[in-house]
Amino acid sequence: MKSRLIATLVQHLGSHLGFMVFVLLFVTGVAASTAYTVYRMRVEALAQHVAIATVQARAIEDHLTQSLVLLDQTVINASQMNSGEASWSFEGVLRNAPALRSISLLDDKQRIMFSSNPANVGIRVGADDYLPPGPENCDLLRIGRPWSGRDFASGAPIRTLQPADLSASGFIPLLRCVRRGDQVITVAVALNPDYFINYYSARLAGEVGLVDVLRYDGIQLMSTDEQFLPGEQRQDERFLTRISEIESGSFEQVLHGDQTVISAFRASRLFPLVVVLNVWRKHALATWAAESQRLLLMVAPVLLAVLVLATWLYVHLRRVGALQAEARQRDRDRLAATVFTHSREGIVIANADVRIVDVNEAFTRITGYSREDALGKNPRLLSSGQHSREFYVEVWRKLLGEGYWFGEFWNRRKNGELFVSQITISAVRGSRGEIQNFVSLFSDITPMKERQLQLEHIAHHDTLTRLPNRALLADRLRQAMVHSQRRGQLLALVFVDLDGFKAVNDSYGHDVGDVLLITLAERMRIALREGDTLARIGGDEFVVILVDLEQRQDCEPVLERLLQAAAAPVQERKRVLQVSASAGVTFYPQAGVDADQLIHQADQAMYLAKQAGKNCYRIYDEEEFVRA
Ligand SMILES: Nc1nc2c(ncn2[C@@H]2O[C@H](COP(=O)(O)OP(=O)(O)OP(=O)(O)O)[C@@H](O)[C@H]2O)c(=O)[nH]1
Repeated sequence: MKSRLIATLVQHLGSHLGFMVFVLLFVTGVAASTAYTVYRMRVEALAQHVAIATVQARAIEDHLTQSLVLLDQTVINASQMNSGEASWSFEGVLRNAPALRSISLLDDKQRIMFSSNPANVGIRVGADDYLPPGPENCDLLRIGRPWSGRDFASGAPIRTLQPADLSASGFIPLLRCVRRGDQVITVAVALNPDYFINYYSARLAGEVGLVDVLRYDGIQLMSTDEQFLPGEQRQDERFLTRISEIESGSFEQVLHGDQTVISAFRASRLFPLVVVLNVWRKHALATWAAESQRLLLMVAPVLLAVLVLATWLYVHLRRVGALQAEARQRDRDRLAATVFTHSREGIVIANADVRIVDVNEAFTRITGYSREDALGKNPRLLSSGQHSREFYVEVWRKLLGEGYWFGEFWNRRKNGELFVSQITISAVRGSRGEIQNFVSLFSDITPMKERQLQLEHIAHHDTLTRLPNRALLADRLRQAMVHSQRRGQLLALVFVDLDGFKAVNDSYGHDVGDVLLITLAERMRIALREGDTLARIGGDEFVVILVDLEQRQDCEPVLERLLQAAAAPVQERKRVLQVSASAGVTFYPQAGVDADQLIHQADQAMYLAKQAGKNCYRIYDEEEFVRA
């Protein structure tokens, strides 16, 4: 059950590598989408805090503007009092304006004439470095640079180049020109920054962020930052350009050397002031960091588990696959061994040096050589000596050129008997193309070959006399004609027809006639020389080919023997049979004469012999024939 499940898994997962690629893609995909989610959460967290900072900046700016509008009104009201009531009235004003430390009237030389703080009288306040710049903006509330000290009497303007750490005390001077009748008087107030800083600190805890208030020109007025330097000129050109161009916006900056903050700013609608609200990015991302950590703690172990499981499965499946492949290979080897052992065909395996390295049982059965007889020997062991050198050269040429040879070999068994084998020899090459083995498969086709020879014999021989028939005669005659032309020798073609054979048949029957035919055929065959051919071409007609004649007369002894053989009596049981033969002879070469014409000529000559009284022969002579 388990192995079937694994087999199915292997089948369905395709290649193991493909499976691992799939798992890696899956893990990468999940990791990528998790990373993207974390990234999106971060972007959203930052965007959310930008929105919060923007809302807070707006609220604080609103508070600041409202406070200053109220202050402006207070200053106008206070300035309408005559100088006699001013001192006590200023005190009353201060009681209702907690953001003010003092309120003073200036003379035309910017020197304090009257003040809620008598110590201020005589102090020169100056009208430079105020925003908006005077004197055309004299009747607006103008914001000065921060001063050190609690009030004009104990303080001094802070120079930009040397901002002072005055977290302990400091104030912001404000000027306002007010018309009283035809007189213009200038009111100066000392604004207490702590009033605002406390308010801002209550709205925005220090670990969340900081609030800065700047003039339009970038001079820092107040801040909830403990490292704040009042009067410092902000150097960030881009920031200064932005706040001078747009009312609100956001950006990122680095504070305290390495702390990134998300800053939202909002410019006052009525006063040359900008509120900058900075949220520590660390704080903005704290929730995101925690959630991301939780998400990663959930996803990472799952991915790790998937990877470990997949790797284990991969290794396991590979091992199972390797075992299965080994088992399949073993099965194949077993099958090959079975085929090798039980094949009905003889198998010879030779190495590259053409030495036998293995043979099967069929080899021993067919050849009679045992495995031990054959090992280490050249397959020439079976050579019969029946084939020419050219034959072997051709075998090797084809084997090395085309990789195989197929054909028939005459071989010799261990007991010396010849046998015909039908054989396929293959050259087995290694990966680099070098020959490693020669494998021969052969079967003993001797019985088949014999049957084939029998059939061929039947097809070419007369069944009664066993002499060559007309077909084989034609073949032999063609060969003899070629041979005679090549050697420049004569051949004689003799047409023999028995005389009076019909009478034998008629008197004693066909069977007796057959016996006579067989006997005379054998006698005539014996009368010939070796190399000559006697064929029966039908009934009592025979044709003889006499080869290798130097001259025409050389055939005469053979012809005589032939006629004598045909005319000799034959004892058949108690009967004596006797016929004779008439023969016609013609010679070759003759110009323009083929085999059929030769037979025709001999036939005609034989006809003349019959006419001449039988039991004789006649040489074909064209003129004589024409005369006859
Ligand atoms: N027994 C036997 N007779 C055959 C065979 N084939 C043909 N014959 C006979 O052989 C005879 C040949 O005829 P002819 O050559 O005219 O007879 P013939 O008596 O020799 O005549 P001439 O040649 O003129 O002397 C015919 O009677 C055929 O029937 C055969 O295979 N066996």
